[in-house]
Amino acid sequence: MDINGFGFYKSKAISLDVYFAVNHMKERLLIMQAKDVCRIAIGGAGIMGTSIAQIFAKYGYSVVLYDIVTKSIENGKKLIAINQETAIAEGEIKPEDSKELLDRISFSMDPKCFSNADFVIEAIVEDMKVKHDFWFQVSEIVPTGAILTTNTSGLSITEIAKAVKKPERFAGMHWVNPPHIVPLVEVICGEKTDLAAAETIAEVAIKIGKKPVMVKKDAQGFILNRLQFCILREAMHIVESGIAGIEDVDAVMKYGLGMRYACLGPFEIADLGGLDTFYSIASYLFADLSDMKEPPKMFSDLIDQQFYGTKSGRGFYDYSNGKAEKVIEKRDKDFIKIANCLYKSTGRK
Ligand SMILES: NC(=O)c1ccc[n+]([C@@H]2O[C@H](COP(=O)([O-])OP(=O)(O)OC[C@H]3O[C@@H](n4cnc5c(N)ncnc54)[C@H](O)[C@@H]3O)[C@@H](O)[C@H]2O)c1
Repeated sequence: MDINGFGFYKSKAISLDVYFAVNHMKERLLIMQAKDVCRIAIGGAGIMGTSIAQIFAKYGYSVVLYDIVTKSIENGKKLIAINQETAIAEGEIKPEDSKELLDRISFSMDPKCFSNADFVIEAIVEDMKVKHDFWFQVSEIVPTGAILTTNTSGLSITEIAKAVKKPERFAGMHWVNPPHIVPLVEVICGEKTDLAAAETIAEVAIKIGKKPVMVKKDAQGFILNRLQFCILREAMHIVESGIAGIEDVDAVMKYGLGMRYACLGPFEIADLGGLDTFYSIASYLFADLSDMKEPPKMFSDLIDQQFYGTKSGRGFYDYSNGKAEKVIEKRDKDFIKIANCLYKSTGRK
């Protein structure tokens, strides 16, 4: 075992009283530390992969984006160009720095691009079989101590890890769309994840200006998607029950709850609102809320017609004829304003 290797934990000096500990370490995989992470390899040049690539490149990391579909690589380049134009227009980055950022990102369709990666992020389709095939191949190619992460939205980390060689270096690293702007990253350990790997992931996230949270249990959906899908389920229930239309539901989130949630969590909001009042409301309202176990018809109808949202030109709303690009641009501009206002200028924790 090469304990002097680049980026690995250094072995402790051997003495009799640490004999067993050292022996144990010989068995233990040496896991890369955050300070030694330089080369990032991302699987999947889609919505998330391209955005994650930009935040790493912004902080000086070299990034390779790997995909198996030529069109995805072309679309990925287009998405990055849109994001960078917006960032320049908003004064977030100087044109010359944006150019340098772009120079740090390369694209590849050759899995060998993972062979010198320090840190891998898998952001391919949300399908266990596809993820297993990916990890089976890639975890054989990467250097032994590399950190391996999946951006799954909520599949079991332990289950994905079954295809990973040396799963102690593998964990969930769940980003929020668009990752180059939104600060949260959830770090999720699977049953076999070494805590040292989770710590490296959290430290790397901090180094690129993110706010990592540790998810204590590998529960489906982690924290963010359990909350998000609770809201989406109720939003669709409200529309299907005729209580309100989709524009009004979106308006309630944007102009009411969304503004609160940019500053406060649900527990903080309840404390500020008064727990006696919130308890009374919970007592009559919980029973009336949706507890449906399957995606509702209004959702499956869209899927049947291959209406997947901005990426296909139609979702709950219409995004044809260049509307998708405008929506993405507006979202990025709005998010940059919020991020600057709440996190950058005030240094808010
Ligand atoms: N979109 C979101 O809001 C969001 C947020 C958080 C997490 N995620 C998760 O991130 C992952 C990616 O989501 P996305 O929205 O970027 O999807 P996407 O459809 O935009 O991109 C997926 C990309 O993966 C590529 N791909 C498929 N199989 C591959 C393989 N074997 N090797 C390499 N590339 C492959 C596809 O060609 C495509 O470019 C999913 O697990 C998703 O659940 C998505």
